[in-house]
This record gives sequence, C-alpha cells and structure tokens, in this order.
Amino acid sequence: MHAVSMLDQALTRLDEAARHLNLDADVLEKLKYPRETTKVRLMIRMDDGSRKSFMAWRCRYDDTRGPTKGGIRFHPDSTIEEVETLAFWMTFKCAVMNLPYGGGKGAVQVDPHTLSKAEMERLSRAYVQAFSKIIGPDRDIPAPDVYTNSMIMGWMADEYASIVGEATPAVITGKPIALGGSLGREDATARGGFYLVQRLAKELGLEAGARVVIQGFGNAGQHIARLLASDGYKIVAVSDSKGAIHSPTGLDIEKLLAAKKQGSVTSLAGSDGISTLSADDLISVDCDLLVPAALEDMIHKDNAAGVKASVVLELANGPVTPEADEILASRNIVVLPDILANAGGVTVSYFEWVQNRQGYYWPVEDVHARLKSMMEREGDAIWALAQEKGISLRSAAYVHALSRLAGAIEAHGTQQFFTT
Ligand SMILES: NC(=O)c1ccc[n+]([C@@H]2O[C@H](COP(=O)([O-])OP(=O)(O)OC[C@H]3O[C@@H](n4cnc5c(N)ncnc54)[C@H](O)[C@@H]3O)[C@@H](O)[C@H]2O)c1
Repeated sequence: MHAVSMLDQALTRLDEAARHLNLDADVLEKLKYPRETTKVRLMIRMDDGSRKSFMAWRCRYDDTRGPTKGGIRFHPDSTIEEVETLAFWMTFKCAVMNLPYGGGKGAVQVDPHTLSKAEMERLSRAYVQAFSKIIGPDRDIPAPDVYTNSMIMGWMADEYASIVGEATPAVITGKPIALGGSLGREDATARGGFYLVQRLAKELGLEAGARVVIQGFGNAGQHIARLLASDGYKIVAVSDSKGAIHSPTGLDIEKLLAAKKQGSVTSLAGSDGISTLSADDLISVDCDLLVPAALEDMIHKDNAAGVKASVVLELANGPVTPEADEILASRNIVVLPDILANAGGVTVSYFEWVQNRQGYYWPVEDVHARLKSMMEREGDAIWALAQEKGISLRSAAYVHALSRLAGAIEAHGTQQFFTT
C-alpha cells in the first residue's frame, strides 16, 4: 500500500473546492498534474578544489493565468514531490490574489549551512545556467524561499543577464534594492499576514494584548513577530530549527532578533524567566494566535489536538495537514490559510516585476498601501464566501482561486467539443 503523497494531499483541497463549483471536467484534468518539471544535477567546484553535485528541480505547474511564479528553496530534504506540491500551491495563491501569474517552484537538495559563501554563489549561478531556458520574465519568474535570500537572487539575476546578454531584472524577484528589488519586499510575506489579521481581528476575536506563538524565526517569523509586537500583541513563545523558548510574560523582540543573528533564539533560555521547550510543546503553548512560519506538515494528526490558540495564521506553506485541519475545525479553531495568509510575498514580488518592467520605482508607502488594499480585498471576499457557503476559510480560498483558474482555462478554449 502506498502512503498518501504530499501532492495527493494537496489535491484533496482541489477536489473539495470543486464540489462547490459547477466546473467543466477539463478544468480539473488540467489542474491535477504539473505541466512540466525539469530535473538537473548541478556540479560545482568546492573551495578545496573537489567537485560536488546537487539535485535541483524547477516545476512550472500551470501557466494558464500568466508566467509561472514561485521561489527557489535550498534544503537538504527537498524532493521533486515537494517542489511540485509547492508549485501547485503557488498556482492557487496567485489566483487568490488575482495576480497575472501561474504557479511554479524550484529547489536544490542541499544543506546551505555546509557551504561557504563562495560555494553558495557558484551553486546559485549553476542553477541559473541549468534552468536559463526555462525561466524568463514572461515565462517563469523565481524568487526567494526557505534558505534563499536577496543576495542569492542578486547572483541569479546577474548570471541570467550574462547568459542573455542584457540586464533583465524582471526575470527574478526578491532582488537587492540596488539591482532593481522593490522596497517593502523584505517583510512583505509577514506584512500581508499582518494586514489580514488586523482586518479580521474583530471577526476572529483577537484583542489588544493577544498572546502569540511563532514557529520558525526566519524571514516570515521575524517580521511577523516585529509587526505584531509593535501593534500590541505579546509574543510568548518562538522556535527555530535548534529549539523553542517560552516566556508567559512576553519575549523582547530586539533580544530575539539579536539572538537569532548570533545563531539561535534558544540562546536566550535561562534569562528573564525564559524556559526551553520541545518542538511539539511549542504547538500546545497557551496562546490566542499560533503562527506556523517554518516548514510544511508541522501541525499534524498527532499534535493538532494540543493546539490552544483560537486562530492559526499560516505564514508557512502547508503547515497544517488535511487531517489536522479537520481536528482544528472540529475544535472551532479558525485557520487563515497559507494561500491567502502568506500571499503578501508573491504580491510584492509582482509589484517588483511591474516596477522592473516600467523602469519606475515606487516609494515604500505605495507598496504598503497597495499590498494592504489587495490583502483586504481578497480577505474580505474569502471571509464572505466562507460565511455564505458555511465552509472553512481554506475551502473558501480554494473556491475563490479555482473559479478564477476555471474562467481562464475555459477562456483559453476548453469548450465542450462533443456535446454541441
Ligand atoms: N519568505 C517569503 O517571502 C515566503 C513567502 C511565502 C511563504 N513562505 C513560507 O514561509 C515559511 C518560512 O519561510 P522563510 O522565508 O521565513 O524561510 P527562512 O529560511 O528565512 O526561515 C525558516 C525558519 O524556520 C526555522 N526552522 C526550520 N526547521 C524548523 C523546525 N523543525 N522547527 C522550527 N523552526 C524551524 C529555521 O531555523 C528558520 O528560522 C516556508 O514555508 C516558506 O515556504 C515564505
């Protein structure tokens, strides 16, 4: 017997959404499979003179609504299946936000902590050399993801420019500002989630001083901690890959950021009444808002019953398994789903691409204002749809996206050939 694959799990959400829409069967057939996934073994020279190879992928899941868009992850556990699942989610996320994009994703199977900076640069450039025919500003547009950042996007944009012989900043987003990056991209994922929480706070029953637990303290986790703390929320526990810490009276954001810069938030344990926790204990810390901001499948059937929060803000992609979703729903815990909650990142990536193509750059206030209005517009629509149909916010987000995707697929010419 085969275990249910990650992509199959993701596809259950497509099936669930399809039940609420009267769709042409061709639409589901098109969205059930990735359009293309390319696999390459990257070979780079290491600092000691040896050569080492790494598995790498790029998936273009669906491009009906525009060029495919999605980050590149550097992680030792990356697999083709993870890449395809993440690309599926990107397809729906871009449709949720009504961005003119399809969904894509890439990864290199590598532990970036074991590479020097020069080796990382060679690996990043090798990725672009291998996939230069697949990516392109009107074809497939990468961005940062787990363990990749603006410096890496800068190297990649530079490599692409030298391959095609001209500066092409719109080929990649999340670049350094000096190379055509957008102001406001750095904290966009967290900021989008923050605007959503602010907009729905009343409906969600979140009040000033609400207690927050954050899992993962990288780009998404650090910025959401800062934004929520500055809005009066109390961060009571956080974790990173080294472990978790807890303080019922609240953690100091500046100290957390400084500790993470030195290596790990766990170094704060033992001072100011801060204790350490295991990863699973973090999930069940008493709080109002739980923010998974690390990796997928972190809230699963064996720990979902322990969640104490009344609201879960999914900044990570796929942090709650479908089984855990049911457990949370049965306990009336509201989940703000990833394809909406963390869509701020790809939305500001879209702004970056627009600015690159215009050659005209916006002040950060414009970026924030446009992001806020788009998060509120789609958040309101999904909230209303969930109320109207009596379904979860996740199902509503999928229905919302699927109706846009179906409209585009049909407009491309999915006619009922044999029935008319
Ligand atoms: N950065 C973005 O713009 C963006 C956009 C959309 C979605 N996301 C999603 O958000 C999540 C985090 O991405 P990021 O960009 O912040 O990555 P990042 O690499 O900056 O940070 C990841 C963090 O997770 C921590 N971590 C790893 N394994 C962990 C574990 N087992 N328990 C607790 N913490 C763990 C790491 O220590 C690190 O602090 C991912 O699911 C990513 O796909 C990110």
